[in-house]
Amino acid sequence: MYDIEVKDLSVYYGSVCALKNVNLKVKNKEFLGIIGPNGGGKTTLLKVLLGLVKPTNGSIFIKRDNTVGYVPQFTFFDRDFPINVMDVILMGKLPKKFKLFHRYSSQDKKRAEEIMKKLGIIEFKNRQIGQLSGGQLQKVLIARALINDPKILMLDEPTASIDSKTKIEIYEMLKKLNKDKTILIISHDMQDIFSYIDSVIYINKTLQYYNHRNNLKLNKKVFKNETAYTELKER
Ligand SMILES: Nc1ncnc2c1ncn2[C@@H]1O[C@H](COP(=O)(O)OP(=O)(O)OP(=O)(O)O)[C@@H](O)[C@H]1O
Repeated sequence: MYDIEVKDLSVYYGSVCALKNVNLKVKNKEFLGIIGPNGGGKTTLLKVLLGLVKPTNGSIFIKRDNTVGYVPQFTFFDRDFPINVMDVILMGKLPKKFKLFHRYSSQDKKRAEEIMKKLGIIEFKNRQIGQLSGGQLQKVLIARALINDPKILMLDEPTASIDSKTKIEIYEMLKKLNKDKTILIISHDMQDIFSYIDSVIYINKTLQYYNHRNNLKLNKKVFKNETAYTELKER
């Protein structure tokens, strides 16, 4: 049974084609790496799955009752915003219909604290987000995505501009979460992430490659002239 099924998906932003005829099935508890060149349509794919971008053609299916957590690229996150770690995490609990002065329940706060402990960021609970390192902020954004205990977790380059030790910490953490969650991760760090993922797709408008990581060598033709293949074949 698949958690996600994408059928003949195309997305155009006006005349710009971001995705063309993409077909993809993601199994329950699969850890899927998404790679491809800049502008290849990776973020667009996640945004379509999240319902943030409307497909021009095709359809998507997400298994009923499968809640989704999303960790955006943190370059889109305003670090100067005067808000502390606890409040950023609790934002994941905001109701869909925004209400001013929403009050979080003590249960929500307890859950936020549990996640902070699990991710090793409890000591930053009251710190303003602008005073965190890149890796710490990334963990906070992951905690925010986890507060609703989603069955599917989607992350957009969670380890961009993070040192290699913290990267490994984040991948180890995701691997643990993968025991009961399906994970889709966009990454340019194939070298680091390779031992954690189950499968990989390569997107450059069309889905050019999809395979289990152990079968990469069987499909090298797909990567002709692509730098990603050079990275992958060295595994
Ligand atoms: N809101 C938008 N309006 C117009 N064009 C867009 C919009 N969002 C994305 N695009 C275009 O769609 C294409 C795919 O963009 P997308 O962000 O999905 O790529 P990506 O693979 O995630 O890139 P990167 O690795 O650089 O983050 C690009 O050509 C981009 O310029």
